Amino acid sequence: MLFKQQVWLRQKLLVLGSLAVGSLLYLVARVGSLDRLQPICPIEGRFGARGQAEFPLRALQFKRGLLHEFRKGNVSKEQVRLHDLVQQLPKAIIIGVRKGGTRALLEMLNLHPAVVKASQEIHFFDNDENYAKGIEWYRKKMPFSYPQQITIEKSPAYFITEEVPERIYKMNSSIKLLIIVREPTTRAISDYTQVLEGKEGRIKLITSLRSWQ
Ligand SMILES: Nc1ncnc2c1ncn2[C@@H]1O[C@H](COP(=O)(O)OS(=O)(=O)O)[C@@H](OP(=O)(O)O)[C@H]1O
Repeated sequence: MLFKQQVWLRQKLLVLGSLAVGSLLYLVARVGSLDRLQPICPIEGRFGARGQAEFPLRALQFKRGLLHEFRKGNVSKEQVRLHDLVQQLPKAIIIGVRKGGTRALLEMLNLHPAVVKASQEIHFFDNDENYAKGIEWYRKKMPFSYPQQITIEKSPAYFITEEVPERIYKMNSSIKLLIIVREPTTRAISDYTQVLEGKEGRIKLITSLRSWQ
């Protein structure tokens, strides 16, 4: 009887032991795979010792929340500045091509915690009127970011405007210019459709305004 109980106990211990070892192996494997999911270009290196404590995700979420409140008018510019947030000139610009998927590229780059996008096309370098407003005007159009982050903007018109290369070079001769291309026929059709849609929209607006007179 005693012998039977001992065997039963040993079997139970064996099952529990293998369960514990199995769970341990699973945890080790999972932590290993999480390690491999780290970004290819880890941002910690860019942020130095202080940044390491703040980054990546929690500080980023906090910053996005802060900026959201700032846009709603619930937080002052001074409070934003208190958190070391600044408006920086871009270190990379998506210059084109139009209808090549520039928006998609910008959004994808913006997923990286070290990148902050300007949400609108600024048209600073291709539009003489905007360019005449000066570099400070351009900087003020940029989103708030941490000094170690990279600001990025996109204006596909930069690719087809003659004055642009010289103007960008004057601002920063080592800036990264990004270009995305698309199968030419599909791109041209897409571009043509957009222009036509815009023109038709404008004609409809003018006709309806005239009918008011
Ligand atoms: N990943 C990927 N691959 C291929 N094509 C893509 C991709 N992402 C976006 N798109 C298509 O790109 C078109 C929009 O391009 P842009 O964002 O550059 O447009 S714009 O110039 O800023 O108006 C738009 O094309 P159309 O659908 O022909 O309008 C998008 O569908």
